[in-house]
Amino acid sequence: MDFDVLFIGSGQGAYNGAIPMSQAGLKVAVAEEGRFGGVCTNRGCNAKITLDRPVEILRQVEQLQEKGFNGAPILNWEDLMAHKHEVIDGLSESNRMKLVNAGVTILTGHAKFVDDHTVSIDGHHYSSTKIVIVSGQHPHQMEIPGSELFHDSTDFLVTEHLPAKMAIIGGGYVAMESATIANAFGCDVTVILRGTKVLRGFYQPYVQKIISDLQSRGVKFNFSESIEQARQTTAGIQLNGTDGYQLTADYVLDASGRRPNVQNMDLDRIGLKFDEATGIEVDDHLQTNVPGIYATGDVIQKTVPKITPTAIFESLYLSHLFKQETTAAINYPAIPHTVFTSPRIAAVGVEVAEAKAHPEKYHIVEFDYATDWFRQVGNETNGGITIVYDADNIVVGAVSYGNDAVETINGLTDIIENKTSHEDVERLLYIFPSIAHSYMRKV
Ligand SMILES: Cc1cc2nc3c(=O)[nH]c(=O)nc-3n(C[C@H](O)[C@H](O)[C@H](O)COP(=O)(O)OP(=O)(O)OC[C@H]3O[C@@H](n4cnc5c(N)ncnc54)[C@H](O)[C@@H]3O)c2cc1C
Ligand SMILES: NC(=O)c1ccc[n+]([C@@H]2O[C@H](COP(=O)([O-])OP(=O)(O)OC[C@H]3O[C@@H](n4cnc5c(N)ncnc54)[C@H](O)[C@@H]3O)[C@@H](O)[C@H]2O)c1
Repeated sequence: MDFDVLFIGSGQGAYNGAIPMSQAGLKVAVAEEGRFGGVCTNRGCNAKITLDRPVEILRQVEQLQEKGFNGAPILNWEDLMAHKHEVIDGLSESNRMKLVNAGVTILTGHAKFVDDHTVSIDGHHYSSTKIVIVSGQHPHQMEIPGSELFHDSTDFLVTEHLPAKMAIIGGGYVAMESATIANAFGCDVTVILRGTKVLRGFYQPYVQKIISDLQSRGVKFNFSESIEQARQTTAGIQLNGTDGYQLTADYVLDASGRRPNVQNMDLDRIGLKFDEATGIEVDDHLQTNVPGIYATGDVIQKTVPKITPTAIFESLYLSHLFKQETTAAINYPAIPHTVFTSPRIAAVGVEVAEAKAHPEKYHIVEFDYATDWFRQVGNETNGGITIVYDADNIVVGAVSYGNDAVETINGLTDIIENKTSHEDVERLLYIFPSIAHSYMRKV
Protein backbone atom coordinates (compact mmCIF):
# COMPACT_ATOMS: atom_id res chain seq x y z
CA MET A 1 0.00 0.00 0.00
CA ASP A 2 1.18 3.55 -0.77
CA PHE A 3 -0.45 5.00 2.37
CA ASP A 4 -2.00 4.01 5.69
CA VAL A 5 -4.67 6.74 5.43
CA LEU A 6 -5.74 8.75 2.38
CA PHE A 7 -8.17 11.67 2.82
CA ILE A 8 -10.31 12.85 -0.10
CA GLY A 9 -10.70 16.58 0.65
CA SER A 10 -8.53 18.98 2.66
CA GLY A 11 -11.17 20.80 4.76
CA GLN A 12 -11.52 20.88 8.53
CA GLY A 13 -12.76 17.28 8.55
CA ALA A 14 -9.42 16.11 7.13
CA TYR A 15 -6.76 18.61 8.16
CA ASN A 16 -7.21 18.32 11.93
CA GLY A 17 -6.86 14.53 12.02
CA ALA A 18 -4.26 14.19 9.24
CA ILE A 19 -1.56 16.11 11.16
CA PRO A 20 -1.61 14.07 14.40
CA MET A 21 -1.90 10.81 12.40
CA SER A 22 1.21 11.69 10.41
CA GLN A 23 3.07 12.88 13.51
CA ALA A 24 2.32 9.48 15.10
CA GLY A 25 4.10 7.72 12.21
CA LEU A 26 1.20 6.80 9.91
CA LYS A 27 1.76 7.36 6.17
CA VAL A 28 -0.90 9.95 5.37
CA ALA A 29 -2.01 11.60 2.12
CA VAL A 30 -4.53 14.38 1.51
CA ALA A 31 -6.09 14.78 -1.96
CA GLU A 32 -7.62 18.14 -2.94
CA GLU A 33 -9.10 19.25 -6.25
CA GLY A 34 -9.76 22.89 -5.35
CA ARG A 35 -8.32 25.48 -2.99
CA PHE A 36 -6.52 23.89 -0.10
CA GLY A 37 -8.37 24.11 3.24
CA GLY A 38 -11.91 23.64 1.92
CA VAL A 39 -15.01 25.78 2.46
CA CYS A 40 -14.49 27.17 5.97
CA THR A 41 -11.02 28.50 5.28
CA ASN A 42 -11.62 29.90 1.79
CA ARG A 43 -15.30 30.55 1.15
CA GLY A 44 -17.21 30.02 4.39
CA CYS A 45 -16.69 30.94 8.06
CA ASN A 46 -13.46 32.93 7.78
CA ALA A 47 -14.41 35.09 4.80
CA LYS A 48 -17.92 35.65 6.15
CA ILE A 49 -16.77 36.74 9.62
CA THR A 50 -14.28 39.20 8.08
CA LEU A 51 -17.09 40.84 6.09
CA ASP A 52 -19.32 40.87 9.17
CA ARG A 53 -16.85 42.56 11.53
CA PRO A 54 -17.65 46.20 10.65
CA VAL A 55 -21.36 45.37 10.85
CA GLU A 56 -20.95 44.00 14.36
CA ILE A 57 -19.07 47.12 15.47
CA LEU A 58 -21.49 49.49 13.71
CA ARG A 59 -24.50 48.02 15.49
CA GLN A 60 -22.87 48.59 18.88
CA VAL A 61 -21.97 52.18 17.96
CA GLU A 62 -25.57 52.76 16.86
CA GLN A 63 -26.82 51.56 20.25
CA LEU A 64 -24.86 54.36 21.93
CA GLN A 65 -26.09 57.21 19.71
CA GLU A 66 -26.65 60.28 21.88
CA LYS A 67 -25.20 58.23 24.74
CA GLY A 68 -21.55 58.87 24.02
CA PHE A 69 -21.49 58.68 20.22
CA ASN A 70 -22.78 61.32 17.87
CA GLY A 71 -22.85 59.86 14.38
CA ALA A 72 -21.92 56.45 13.06
CA PRO A 73 -18.84 55.46 11.03
CA ILE A 74 -19.23 55.14 7.24
CA LEU A 75 -18.85 51.61 5.85
CA ASN A 76 -16.89 50.97 2.67
CA TRP A 77 -17.47 47.63 0.91
CA GLU A 78 -14.56 47.87 -1.53
CA ASP A 79 -12.04 48.61 1.25
CA LEU A 80 -13.46 45.80 3.35
CA MET A 81 -13.23 43.37 0.42
CA ALA A 82 -9.55 44.31 -0.02
CA HIS A 83 -9.02 43.73 3.72
CA LYS A 84 -10.80 40.36 3.44
CA HIS A 85 -8.35 39.32 0.70
CA GLU A 86 -5.43 40.30 2.99
CA VAL A 87 -6.81 38.22 5.86
CA ILE A 88 -8.08 35.18 3.96
CA ASP A 89 -6.09 34.65 0.77
CA GLY A 90 -2.92 33.34 2.44
CA LEU A 91 -4.69 30.84 4.71
CA SER A 92 -4.98 28.14 2.05
CA GLU A 93 -1.22 27.94 1.50
CA SER A 94 -0.51 28.19 5.22
CA ASN A 95 -2.80 25.18 5.85
CA ARG A 96 -1.11 23.25 3.06
CA MET A 97 2.35 23.97 4.52
CA LYS A 98 1.25 22.81 7.99
CA LEU A 99 0.35 19.44 6.45
CA VAL A 100 3.59 19.29 4.44
CA ASN A 101 5.63 20.15 7.53
CA ALA A 102 3.87 17.37 9.44
CA GLY A 103 4.98 14.89 6.74
CA VAL A 104 1.62 14.52 4.95
CA THR A 105 1.77 13.82 1.19
CA ILE A 106 -0.30 16.27 -0.87
CA LEU A 107 -2.09 14.93 -3.95
CA THR A 108 -3.62 17.49 -6.30
CA GLY A 109 -6.70 16.71 -8.40
CA HIS A 110 -10.08 15.03 -8.38
CA ALA A 111 -10.15 11.65 -6.62
CA LYS A 112 -12.34 8.74 -7.77
CA PHE A 113 -12.57 5.20 -6.48
CA VAL A 114 -11.00 2.40 -8.47
CA ASP A 115 -11.61 -0.22 -5.78
CA ASP A 116 -11.97 -0.39 -1.96
CA HIS A 117 -8.32 0.49 -1.42
CA THR A 118 -7.42 2.50 -4.52
CA VAL A 119 -8.25 5.96 -5.80
CA SER A 120 -7.36 7.47 -9.13
CA ILE A 121 -6.28 11.12 -9.40
CA ASP A 122 -5.54 12.48 -12.86
CA GLY A 123 -4.85 8.97 -14.14
CA HIS A 124 -2.46 8.02 -11.29
CA HIS A 125 -3.48 5.26 -8.90
CA TYR A 126 -2.83 5.50 -5.15
CA SER A 127 -3.50 2.66 -2.72
CA SER A 128 -4.27 3.06 0.96
CA THR A 129 -5.24 0.77 3.84
CA LYS A 130 -7.89 3.26 4.95
CA ILE A 131 -9.61 5.96 2.89
CA VAL A 132 -11.54 8.85 4.47
CA ILE A 133 -14.09 10.74 2.33
CA VAL A 134 -14.17 14.38 3.44
CA SER A 135 -15.55 15.88 0.27
CA GLY A 136 -17.90 18.40 1.94
CA GLN A 137 -20.90 20.05 0.32
CA HIS A 138 -21.65 22.48 -2.51
CA PRO A 139 -24.41 25.11 -2.79
CA HIS A 140 -27.74 23.74 -4.00
CA GLN A 141 -28.91 25.33 -7.25
CA MET A 142 -32.67 25.73 -7.62
CA GLU A 143 -34.03 23.71 -10.52
CA ILE A 144 -36.13 26.37 -12.22
CA PRO A 145 -35.79 28.12 -15.58
CA GLY A 146 -33.32 31.01 -15.28
CA SER A 147 -31.57 29.82 -12.10
CA GLU A 148 -28.25 30.08 -13.95
CA LEU A 149 -28.63 33.86 -13.39
CA PHE A 150 -28.42 33.34 -9.61
CA HIS A 151 -25.36 33.59 -7.38
CA ASP A 152 -24.38 31.40 -4.44
CA SER A 153 -22.61 32.05 -1.11
CA THR A 154 -19.19 31.57 -2.72
CA ASP A 155 -19.94 34.36 -5.22
CA PHE A 156 -21.35 36.65 -2.53
CA LEU A 157 -18.19 36.39 -0.43
CA VAL A 158 -16.07 37.65 -3.35
CA THR A 159 -18.47 40.33 -4.65
CA GLU A 160 -16.14 43.24 -5.41
CA HIS A 161 -18.98 45.79 -5.77
CA LEU A 162 -22.15 45.34 -3.79
CA PRO A 163 -25.34 45.49 -5.94
CA ALA A 164 -28.00 48.11 -5.17
CA LYS A 165 -30.86 45.63 -4.96
CA MET A 166 -30.57 42.02 -3.86
CA ALA A 167 -33.10 39.20 -3.60
CA ILE A 168 -32.19 36.32 -1.30
CA ILE A 169 -34.06 33.03 -1.70
CA GLY A 170 -34.19 30.92 1.49
CA GLY A 171 -34.38 31.49 5.23
CA GLY A 172 -31.42 29.54 6.57
CA TYR A 173 -27.94 30.39 7.84
CA VAL A 174 -26.55 31.73 4.55
CA ALA A 175 -29.68 33.79 3.82
CA MET A 176 -29.77 35.51 7.21
CA GLU A 177 -26.04 36.18 7.49
CA SER A 178 -25.86 37.57 3.93
CA ALA A 179 -28.98 39.72 4.48
CA THR A 180 -27.39 41.16 7.64
CA ILE A 181 -24.15 42.09 5.90
CA ALA A 182 -25.61 43.38 2.60
CA ASN A 183 -28.25 45.49 4.37
CA ALA A 184 -25.67 47.15 6.63
CA PHE A 185 -23.70 48.18 3.54
CA GLY A 186 -26.74 49.95 2.05
CA CYS A 187 -28.08 47.22 -0.24
CA ASP A 188 -31.87 47.02 -0.67
CA VAL A 189 -32.50 43.41 0.45
CA THR A 190 -35.60 41.24 0.04
CA VAL A 191 -35.65 37.76 1.57
CA ILE A 192 -38.04 35.40 -0.22
CA LEU A 193 -39.24 32.29 1.62
CA ARG A 194 -41.44 29.52 0.33
CA GLY A 195 -42.66 28.89 3.89
CA THR A 196 -43.06 31.02 6.98
CA LYS A 197 -40.18 29.79 9.14
CA VAL A 198 -36.78 31.45 9.30
CA LEU A 199 -33.83 29.65 10.93
CA ARG A 200 -35.73 26.45 11.57
CA GLY A 201 -34.21 24.75 14.62
CA PHE A 202 -33.55 27.97 16.56
CA TYR A 203 -35.83 29.27 19.33
CA GLN A 204 -38.52 31.01 17.28
CA PRO A 205 -39.38 33.88 19.68
CA TYR A 206 -35.72 34.98 19.44
CA VAL A 207 -35.66 34.43 15.65
CA GLN A 208 -38.69 36.73 15.47
CA LYS A 209 -36.69 39.45 17.30
CA ILE A 210 -33.95 39.14 14.70
CA ILE A 211 -36.44 39.33 11.83
CA SER A 212 -38.07 42.41 13.39
CA ASP A 213 -34.67 44.06 13.81
CA LEU A 214 -33.78 43.43 10.15
CA GLN A 215 -37.22 44.68 9.05
CA SER A 216 -36.71 47.88 11.05
CA ARG A 217 -33.50 48.38 9.06
CA GLY A 218 -35.33 48.00 5.75
CA VAL A 219 -34.93 44.28 4.95
CA LYS A 220 -38.17 42.97 3.44
CA PHE A 221 -39.39 39.44 4.13
CA ASN A 222 -41.75 37.94 1.52
CA PHE A 223 -43.18 34.80 3.13
CA SER A 224 -44.96 31.87 1.41
CA GLU A 225 -43.68 32.73 -2.07
CA SER A 226 -42.31 30.04 -4.36
CA ILE A 227 -40.16 31.31 -7.21
CA GLU A 228 -40.94 29.43 -10.43
CA GLN A 229 -38.75 31.17 -12.98
CA ALA A 230 -36.26 33.97 -13.54
CA ARG A 231 -35.29 35.98 -16.59
CA GLN A 232 -32.90 38.80 -17.41
CA THR A 233 -34.63 42.10 -18.28
CA THR A 234 -33.19 45.55 -18.86
CA ALA A 235 -34.26 46.46 -15.31
CA GLY A 236 -32.50 43.47 -13.76
CA ILE A 237 -33.29 39.83 -12.98
CA GLN A 238 -37.04 39.37 -12.84
CA LEU A 239 -38.30 36.67 -10.47
CA ASN A 240 -41.77 35.24 -11.03
CA GLY A 241 -43.56 33.16 -8.46
CA THR A 242 -46.88 31.54 -7.75
CA ASP A 243 -50.04 33.72 -7.73
CA GLY A 244 -48.44 36.48 -9.81
CA TYR A 245 -45.60 37.28 -7.40
CA GLN A 246 -42.92 39.35 -9.15
CA LEU A 247 -39.71 41.01 -8.01
CA THR A 248 -36.83 42.50 -9.98
CA ALA A 249 -33.34 42.69 -8.46
CA ASP A 250 -29.77 43.36 -9.62
CA TYR A 251 -28.48 40.27 -7.86
CA VAL A 252 -30.19 37.06 -6.73
CA LEU A 253 -28.59 34.97 -4.01
CA ASP A 254 -29.77 31.35 -4.13
CA ALA A 255 -29.53 30.38 -0.45
CA SER A 256 -31.66 27.26 -0.79
CA GLY A 257 -29.24 25.00 1.06
CA ARG A 258 -26.25 22.74 0.41
CA ARG A 259 -25.84 19.25 -1.05
CA PRO A 260 -23.17 16.61 -0.31
CA ASN A 261 -20.27 16.19 -2.76
CA VAL A 262 -20.91 12.56 -3.71
CA GLN A 263 -21.01 12.92 -7.49
CA ASN A 264 -18.38 11.75 -9.94
CA MET A 265 -16.40 9.77 -7.36
CA ASP A 266 -17.49 6.29 -8.56
CA LEU A 267 -18.97 5.49 -5.14
CA ASP A 268 -21.36 3.03 -6.84
CA ARG A 269 -18.41 1.09 -8.22
CA ILE A 270 -17.41 0.08 -4.67
CA GLY A 271 -21.02 -0.37 -3.47
CA LEU A 272 -20.82 2.52 -0.97
CA LYS A 273 -24.19 3.59 0.49
CA PHE A 274 -25.06 7.26 0.07
CA ASP A 275 -27.93 9.57 -0.73
CA GLU A 276 -27.62 12.48 -3.21
CA ALA A 277 -29.53 14.83 -0.84
CA THR A 278 -28.30 13.82 2.61
CA GLY A 279 -24.85 12.31 2.09
CA ILE A 280 -22.86 9.23 3.04
CA GLU A 281 -24.11 6.70 5.57
CA VAL A 282 -21.65 5.99 8.38
CA ASP A 283 -21.82 3.88 11.54
CA ASP A 284 -20.97 5.06 15.05
CA HIS A 285 -17.24 4.74 14.21
CA LEU A 286 -17.67 6.93 11.11
CA GLN A 287 -17.09 3.88 8.93
CA THR A 288 -19.18 3.49 5.76
CA ASN A 289 -20.75 0.18 4.76
CA VAL A 290 -17.47 -0.61 2.93
CA PRO A 291 -14.85 -1.79 5.49
CA GLY A 292 -11.81 0.49 5.62
CA ILE A 293 -13.64 3.45 4.05
CA TYR A 294 -14.67 6.19 6.48
CA ALA A 295 -16.25 9.63 6.11
CA THR A 296 -16.24 12.82 8.20
CA GLY A 297 -17.45 16.41 8.01
CA ASP A 298 -20.32 17.88 6.03
CA VAL A 299 -20.58 14.98 3.57
CA ILE A 300 -21.95 12.49 6.10
CA GLN A 301 -25.58 11.92 7.07
CA LYS A 302 -26.08 13.10 10.63
CA THR A 303 -28.39 14.99 12.92
CA VAL A 304 -25.69 17.07 14.65
CA PRO A 305 -24.98 20.51 13.11
CA LYS A 306 -22.87 20.46 9.93
CA ILE A 307 -20.40 23.09 11.06
CA THR A 308 -16.64 23.40 11.48
CA PRO A 309 -16.35 22.35 15.16
CA THR A 310 -18.24 19.11 14.31
CA ALA A 311 -15.90 18.38 11.39
CA ILE A 312 -12.85 19.03 13.61
CA PHE A 313 -14.20 16.73 16.35
CA GLU A 314 -14.85 13.92 13.86
CA SER A 315 -11.43 14.30 12.31
CA LEU A 316 -9.72 14.14 15.71
CA TYR A 317 -11.88 11.12 16.63
CA LEU A 318 -10.59 9.24 13.57
CA SER A 319 -7.04 10.20 14.53
CA HIS A 320 -7.52 8.55 17.95
CA LEU A 321 -9.21 5.53 16.34
CA PHE A 322 -6.52 4.99 13.69
CA LYS A 323 -3.69 5.49 16.21
CA GLN A 324 -5.44 2.73 18.25
CA GLU A 325 -5.91 5.02 21.22
CA THR A 326 -9.61 4.13 21.31
CA THR A 327 -12.06 1.55 19.99
CA ALA A 328 -15.12 3.36 21.37
CA ALA A 329 -17.91 4.75 19.21
CA ILE A 330 -17.87 8.49 18.55
CA ASN A 331 -19.55 10.34 21.40
CA TYR A 332 -20.45 13.88 20.34
CA PRO A 333 -20.24 16.57 23.01
CA ALA A 334 -22.74 19.44 23.29
CA ILE A 335 -22.23 21.34 20.00
CA PRO A 336 -22.84 25.09 20.18
CA HIS A 337 -24.09 26.68 16.96
CA THR A 338 -24.79 30.23 15.95
CA VAL A 339 -26.00 32.45 13.16
CA PHE A 340 -23.88 35.57 12.75
CA THR A 341 -26.72 38.03 12.40
CA SER A 342 -26.61 41.31 14.35
CA PRO A 343 -27.81 40.62 17.02
CA ARG A 344 -26.37 37.09 16.95
CA ILE A 345 -28.41 34.03 17.85
CA ALA A 346 -26.63 31.04 19.42
CA ALA A 347 -27.72 27.83 21.12
CA VAL A 348 -26.38 24.67 22.75
CA GLY A 349 -27.80 21.50 24.27
CA VAL A 350 -31.45 20.74 24.93
CA GLU A 351 -33.71 23.06 22.91
CA VAL A 352 -36.33 25.20 24.61
CA ALA A 353 -39.07 23.65 22.45
CA GLU A 354 -38.06 20.19 23.73
CA ALA A 355 -38.00 21.46 27.33
CA LYS A 356 -41.45 23.00 26.98
CA ALA A 357 -42.79 19.75 25.52
CA HIS A 358 -41.48 17.81 28.56
CA PRO A 359 -42.15 19.87 31.69
CA GLU A 360 -41.74 16.73 33.83
CA LYS A 361 -38.06 16.56 32.75
CA TYR A 362 -37.05 20.18 32.29
CA HIS A 363 -37.71 23.72 33.40
CA ILE A 364 -36.59 26.97 31.81
CA VAL A 365 -35.62 30.42 33.06
CA GLU A 366 -35.71 33.41 30.74
CA PHE A 367 -33.81 36.72 31.09
CA ASP A 368 -34.41 39.88 29.07
CA TYR A 369 -31.28 42.00 28.63
CA ALA A 370 -33.38 45.17 28.78
CA THR A 371 -33.45 44.61 32.56
CA ASP A 372 -29.74 43.71 32.86
CA TRP A 373 -27.65 46.69 34.05
CA PHE A 374 -24.46 45.35 32.41
CA ARG A 375 -26.13 45.18 28.97
CA GLN A 376 -27.38 48.72 29.53
CA VAL A 377 -23.79 49.96 29.68
CA GLY A 378 -23.88 49.48 25.90
CA ASN A 379 -27.61 50.39 25.75
CA GLU A 380 -28.38 46.87 24.47
CA THR A 381 -32.14 46.56 24.82
CA ASN A 382 -32.68 43.86 22.20
CA GLY A 383 -31.25 40.66 23.66
CA GLY A 384 -31.91 37.83 26.05
CA ILE A 385 -31.05 34.36 27.24
CA THR A 386 -33.16 31.30 28.05
CA ILE A 387 -31.58 28.53 30.12
CA VAL A 388 -32.86 24.94 30.29
CA TYR A 389 -32.40 22.92 33.50
CA ASP A 390 -33.06 19.24 34.05
CA ALA A 391 -34.96 17.78 37.02
CA ASP A 392 -31.71 17.84 39.09
CA ASN A 393 -31.31 21.56 38.41
CA ILE A 394 -28.30 21.00 36.14
CA VAL A 395 -28.00 23.27 33.11
CA VAL A 396 -28.57 21.16 29.97
CA GLY A 397 -29.33 23.77 27.32
CA ALA A 398 -29.30 27.47 26.52
CA VAL A 399 -30.18 29.86 23.73
CA SER A 400 -29.28 33.51 23.56
CA TYR A 401 -29.66 36.40 21.16
CA GLY A 402 -27.73 39.63 21.47
CA ASN A 403 -24.33 41.22 20.87
CA ASP A 404 -22.51 38.67 23.05
CA ALA A 405 -24.61 35.57 22.33
CA VAL A 406 -21.61 33.69 20.90
CA GLU A 407 -19.38 34.13 23.97
CA THR A 408 -22.29 33.52 26.31
CA ILE A 409 -23.15 30.20 24.66
CA ASN A 410 -19.46 29.22 24.41
CA GLY A 411 -19.18 29.65 28.17
CA LEU A 412 -22.36 27.75 28.90
CA THR A 413 -21.15 24.92 26.65
CA ASP A 414 -18.40 24.22 29.22
CA ILE A 415 -20.97 24.18 32.01
CA ILE A 416 -23.25 21.81 30.09
CA GLU A 417 -20.51 19.49 28.85
CA ASN A 418 -19.01 19.18 32.32
CA LYS A 419 -22.45 18.77 33.96
CA THR A 420 -21.45 21.41 36.47
CA SER A 421 -23.75 21.54 39.48
CA HIS A 422 -25.04 24.78 40.95
CA GLU A 423 -22.65 24.37 43.92
CA ASP A 424 -19.69 23.98 41.55
CA VAL A 425 -20.79 27.00 39.55
CA GLU A 426 -20.53 29.07 42.75
CA ARG A 427 -16.81 28.24 42.87
CA LEU A 428 -16.24 29.65 39.38
CA LEU A 429 -15.25 33.29 39.64
CA TYR A 430 -14.91 35.64 36.69
CA ILE A 431 -13.65 39.16 36.26
CA PHE A 432 -16.28 41.71 37.18
CA PRO A 433 -17.83 43.32 35.17
CA SER A 434 -17.61 41.02 32.16
CA ILE A 435 -19.78 38.92 29.84
CA ALA A 436 -18.77 35.72 31.63
CA HIS A 437 -19.59 37.15 35.03
CA SER A 438 -22.94 38.32 33.68
CA TYR A 439 -24.17 34.97 32.33
CA MET A 440 -22.55 32.84 35.05
CA ARG A 441 -24.45 34.66 37.80
CA LYS A 442 -27.69 33.72 36.00
CA VAL A 443 -26.95 29.98 36.13
C1 LIG B 1 -21.03 30.60 3.54
C2 LIG B 1 -20.72 29.62 4.65
C3 LIG B 1 -20.44 30.11 5.91
C4 LIG B 1 -20.15 29.21 6.95
N1 LIG B 1 -19.90 29.73 8.18
C5 LIG B 1 -19.63 28.90 9.20
C6 LIG B 1 -19.32 29.43 10.48
O1 LIG B 1 -19.33 30.64 10.70
N2 LIG B 1 -19.02 28.54 11.48
C7 LIG B 1 -19.01 27.19 11.27
O2 LIG B 1 -18.71 26.44 12.20
N3 LIG B 1 -19.30 26.66 10.05
C8 LIG B 1 -19.61 27.48 9.01
N4 LIG B 1 -19.87 26.96 7.77
C9 LIG B 1 -19.83 25.48 7.59
C10 LIG B 1 -18.37 24.99 7.44
O3 LIG B 1 -17.74 25.71 6.41
C11 LIG B 1 -18.36 23.49 7.12
O4 LIG B 1 -19.05 22.80 8.13
C12 LIG B 1 -16.94 22.94 7.01
O5 LIG B 1 -16.22 23.62 6.02
C13 LIG B 1 -16.98 21.44 6.69
O6 LIG B 1 -15.67 20.94 6.46
P1 LIG B 1 -15.42 19.62 5.60
O7 LIG B 1 -13.97 19.29 5.79
O8 LIG B 1 -16.42 18.59 5.91
O9 LIG B 1 -15.70 20.02 4.09
P2 LIG B 1 -15.19 21.19 3.13
O10 LIG B 1 -14.62 22.33 3.88
O11 LIG B 1 -16.33 21.45 2.21
O12 LIG B 1 -13.98 20.53 2.32
C14 LIG B 1 -14.20 19.55 1.34
C15 LIG B 1 -13.06 19.62 0.34
O13 LIG B 1 -13.07 18.44 -0.45
C16 LIG B 1 -12.67 18.78 -1.77
N5 LIG B 1 -13.16 17.71 -2.64
C17 LIG B 1 -14.45 17.33 -2.84
N6 LIG B 1 -14.51 16.26 -3.64
C18 LIG B 1 -13.23 15.94 -3.97
C19 LIG B 1 -12.64 14.93 -4.76
N7 LIG B 1 -13.37 13.98 -5.37
N8 LIG B 1 -11.29 14.90 -4.89
C20 LIG B 1 -10.51 15.84 -4.27
N9 LIG B 1 -11.02 16.82 -3.49
C21 LIG B 1 -12.36 16.86 -3.34
C22 LIG B 1 -13.33 20.13 -2.01
O14 LIG B 1 -12.66 20.85 -3.04
C23 LIG B 1 -13.16 20.79 -0.64
O15 LIG B 1 -12.00 21.58 -0.57
C24 LIG B 1 -20.15 27.82 6.71
C25 LIG B 1 -20.43 27.32 5.41
C26 LIG B 1 -20.72 28.23 4.41
C27 LIG B 1 -21.01 27.69 3.03
N1 LIG C 1 -22.85 30.32 11.15
C1 LIG C 1 -22.66 29.08 10.70
O1 LIG C 1 -22.22 28.20 11.42
C2 LIG C 1 -23.01 28.74 9.28
C3 LIG C 1 -23.15 29.73 8.31
C4 LIG C 1 -23.49 29.34 7.02
C5 LIG C 1 -23.69 28.01 6.71
N2 LIG C 1 -23.53 27.07 7.68
C6 LIG C 1 -23.73 25.63 7.38
O2 LIG C 1 -24.16 25.48 6.05
C7 LIG C 1 -25.41 24.81 6.03
C8 LIG C 1 -26.20 25.31 4.86
O3 LIG C 1 -26.68 26.64 5.10
P1 LIG C 1 -27.75 27.20 4.10
O4 LIG C 1 -28.22 28.52 4.59
O5 LIG C 1 -27.21 27.09 2.73
O6 LIG C 1 -28.90 26.11 4.20
P2 LIG C 1 -30.08 25.94 5.27
O7 LIG C 1 -30.47 24.53 5.16
O8 LIG C 1 -29.74 26.54 6.57
O9 LIG C 1 -31.24 26.86 4.64
C9 LIG C 1 -31.80 26.61 3.38
C10 LIG C 1 -33.06 27.46 3.24
O10 LIG C 1 -33.52 27.37 1.89
C11 LIG C 1 -34.90 27.02 1.89
N3 LIG C 1 -35.13 26.27 0.65
C12 LIG C 1 -34.71 25.03 0.34
N4 LIG C 1 -35.07 24.70 -0.91
C13 LIG C 1 -35.73 25.76 -1.42
C14 LIG C 1 -36.35 26.04 -2.64
N5 LIG C 1 -36.37 25.15 -3.64
N6 LIG C 1 -36.94 27.26 -2.79
C15 LIG C 1 -36.91 28.17 -1.81
N7 LIG C 1 -36.33 27.97 -0.62
C16 LIG C 1 -35.75 26.77 -0.42
C17 LIG C 1 -35.11 26.22 3.18
O11 LIG C 1 -36.46 26.23 3.56
C18 LIG C 1 -34.21 27.01 4.14
O12 LIG C 1 -34.87 28.14 4.63
C19 LIG C 1 -26.01 25.10 7.40
O13 LIG C 1 -26.96 24.14 7.77
C20 LIG C 1 -24.81 25.04 8.27
O14 LIG C 1 -24.54 23.67 8.49
C21 LIG C 1 -23.20 27.41 8.95
